[in-house]
Amino acid sequence: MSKNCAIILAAGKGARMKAGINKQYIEIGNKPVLYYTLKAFADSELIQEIIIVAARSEIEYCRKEVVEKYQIDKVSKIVEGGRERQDSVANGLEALNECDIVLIHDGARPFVNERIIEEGIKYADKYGASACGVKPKDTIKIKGKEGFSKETLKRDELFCVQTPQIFQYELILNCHKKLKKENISVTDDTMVAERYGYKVYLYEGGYNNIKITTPEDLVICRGLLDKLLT
Ligand SMILES: Nc1ccn([C@@H]2O[C@H](COP(=O)(O)OP(=O)(O)OP(=O)(O)O)[C@@H](O)[C@H]2O)c(=O)n1
Ligand SMILES: C[C@](O)(CO)[C@H](O)COP(=O)(O)O
Repeated sequence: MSKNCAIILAAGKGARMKAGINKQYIEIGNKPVLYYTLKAFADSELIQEIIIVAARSEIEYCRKEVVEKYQIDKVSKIVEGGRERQDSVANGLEALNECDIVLIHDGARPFVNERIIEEGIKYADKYGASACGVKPKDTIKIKGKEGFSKETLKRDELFCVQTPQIFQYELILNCHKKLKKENISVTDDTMVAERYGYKVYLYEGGYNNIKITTPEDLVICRGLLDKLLT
């Protein structure tokens, strides 16, 4: 059986959230957002180890107020994050010792579920790399600099990519090592794999698997919590 590890990213600044505290520690249903994210992976029999990536100043808080308080036993380490998301992912990957499949997930996506985890592992095992997501619900346009619509994209070819993004460990570790030597910014790990020639299999995530990014997302999450987890 393969060893599957999850890297949970929680080292961002949450600038768009404007909450005054890291959005992963905001409470929904009396527990921090990060608790729900970790619990989804900890409860999965397919996951053997979890690494959290946190801001240096929040490592102890994360350990005491989340990992120890809620006894998330599969967490082996809390490692320090980097300036950008890609730096935090690289730190998480380097902290893993033995791993076959790695699931990279935003701490700010608390409603990931077992089906998404299971399918992601299955497809990464088969194709090397996979990522979940959903079809856009809106018409997507390219907006020109002058403010007018330039082009309407074909919606049936578009996909809103979420996390987890799942990879054979050596594949994504080597890609991140190469990325470090280049001065390139990416917003997710599918871009890292694609840059070095790998295809990423895209599969169905969920509209509930939202990322808490701006204040209204928190309102949606509180509503979803009642529906999903009670
Ligand atoms: N240097 C960084 C930046 C982001 N993240 C994590 O990556 C996930 C997705 O990032 P995003 O939602 O953009 O979070 P922030 O970067 O914190 O948000 P913002 O851009 O509004 O500051 C989050 O769980 C965030 O904590 C991280 O671990 N390290
Ligand atoms: C990784 C991600 O969640 C996939 O949708 C997203 O790209 C993160 O983007 P952000 O710019 O850090 O919000």
